[in-house]
Amino acid sequence: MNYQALFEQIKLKKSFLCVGLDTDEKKIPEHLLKEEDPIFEFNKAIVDATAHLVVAYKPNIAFYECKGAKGWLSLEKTVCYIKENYPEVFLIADAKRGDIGNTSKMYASAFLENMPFDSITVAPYMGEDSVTPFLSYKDKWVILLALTSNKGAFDFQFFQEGEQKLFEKVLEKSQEWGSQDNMMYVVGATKAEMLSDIRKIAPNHFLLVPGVGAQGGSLQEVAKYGMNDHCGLLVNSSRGIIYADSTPKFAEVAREKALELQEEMADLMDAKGIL
Ligand SMILES: O=c1ccn([C@@H]2O[C@H](COP(=O)(O)O)[C@@H](O)[C@H]2O)c(=O)[nH]1
Repeated sequence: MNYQALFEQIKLKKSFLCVGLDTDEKKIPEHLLKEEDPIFEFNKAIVDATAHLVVAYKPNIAFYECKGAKGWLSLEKTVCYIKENYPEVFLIADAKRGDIGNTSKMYASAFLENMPFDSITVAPYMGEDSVTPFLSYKDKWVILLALTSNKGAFDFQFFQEGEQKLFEKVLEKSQEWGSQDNMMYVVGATKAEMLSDIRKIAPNHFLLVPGVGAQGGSLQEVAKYGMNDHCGLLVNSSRGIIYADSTPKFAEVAREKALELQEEMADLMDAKGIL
């Protein structure tokens, strides 16, 4: 999916919501555990209930690979189901990969060729040759970790040399490798006030913003400091939506939670003159 197609979806659905499929067997409703693949059945129900309200889904790969071969199968079934039934939805592999070049090439092939993901999150720490193998696929995206939502972000990402913080260096340097047409950045909603500085370095790039919902980030603040004329945001909520209810009505309640965020997003885009 290219930049314009993503923007069209955002306008059409009046939404820049990404639902995180961080599916944990210990947290899903009990009645699903009798199914052959409870994780897939849970994801399918969440997706069917929310697809009209979202522009992206983001399975976090850790929740699948911890189950071994069975987990990878649940992941593959989930993403193939989404691509077949909701081909307009942008798919993010939250895998946080990155290694020496020939190894990154294998990671890229796994997620962008052998599975129908549109994008993958990549850690920038190993530099250019660890990132560029992910950039060689047409209409696929690297989503580079820039300023993360967790407390540990303060350990390294704010390290300063001269005027520039490390996460600012990541934003600036990586623009030599990719463009706004194939690279996005992860910026945590918990650090929304940093978004206006980030927009000075990356005014047009899409930002994937996790941390709304369970981590307490504010959608209003994210939009205030981070929204650009093309919206430029994919805001993720995982636990706040998918685990909002643990009864057989879980998918319905997830839909209601997603709708609340989508309606807020429509108002924010309207106020910005995007719709
Ligand atoms: O900085 C980051 C980068 C990634 N994440 C991931 O996003 C989701 C957030 O889940 P919630 O349940 O909405 O808190 C999860 O997969 C994280 O691994 C992040 O939170 N922050």
